Amino acid sequence: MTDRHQIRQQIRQARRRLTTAEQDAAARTIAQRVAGTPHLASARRVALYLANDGELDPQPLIDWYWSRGTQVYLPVLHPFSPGHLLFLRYAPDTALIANRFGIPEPRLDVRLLLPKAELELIYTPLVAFDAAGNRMGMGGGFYDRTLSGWHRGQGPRPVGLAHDCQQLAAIPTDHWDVPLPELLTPSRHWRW
Ligand SMILES: Nc1nc2c(c(=O)[nH]1)N(C=O)[C@@H](CNc1ccc(C(=O)N[C@@H](CCC(=O)O)C(=O)O)cc1)CN2
Ligand SMILES: Nc1ncnc2c1ncn2[C@@H]1O[C@H](COP(=O)(O)OP(=O)(O)OP(=O)(O)O)[C@@H](O)[C@H]1O
Repeated sequence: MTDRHQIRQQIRQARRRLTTAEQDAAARTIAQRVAGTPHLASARRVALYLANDGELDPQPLIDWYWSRGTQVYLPVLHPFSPGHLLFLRYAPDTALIANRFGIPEPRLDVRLLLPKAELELIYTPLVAFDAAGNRMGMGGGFYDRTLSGWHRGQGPRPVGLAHDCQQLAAIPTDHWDVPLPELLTPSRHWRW
């Protein structure tokens, strides 16, 4: 077993153990934190995700963005480019279908597709993070590929969302890993 595999299993289990009340409180706290952070609150087009496997639930944040007219997008697995994501518009009436991981996503419709360069922020799910901004995901490399150009000015800035229990002392990194410039947990706003 690799380090990464063990870390993923351990942290995924820790976040699945959070109670519904803890999850709800965390989700509401994050929405309030974004609302009080001007550069996050003012974004016009943002990508979020639908919570899976104990992830911090962005739904209250999505509702808040909707309420102020911000355009919200969700990741959709690319139908023929393995490991890549597309971003589709998400509105309260958007039809969702489960992808091959069982995560709901908008049904593919080119009219709802936004080139990622037109997003201002990508809120990224993650499994684990450390105090240097290193991020470990579910292992598909989807967000690493999506974010590979952002620090060269190509593409939107990522903002990690996580529970405090997902922090590790140090995450083993590879050359393709994209460190986060910013991450929100219920107790802290990290900026690197
Ligand atoms: N909520 C959410 N949506 C997301 C992601 C995410 O991390 N969270 N992704 C971020 O990349 C993409 C999906 N990536 C995923 C990668 C692996 C698994 C997963 O469950 N892997 C299983 C093995 C599954 C299998 O191969 O059948 C596992 O690790 O147990 C799930 C999602 C796009 N959407
Ligand atoms: N920019 C990239 N270009 C090509 N392959 C990549 C890129 N980024 C990651 N990969 C590949 O994706 C695989 C998974 O990477 P990794 O385990 O770091 O994913 P992750 O960060 O956990 O997942 P995710 O980014 O989806 O949350 C690796 O085998 C790696 O080779």
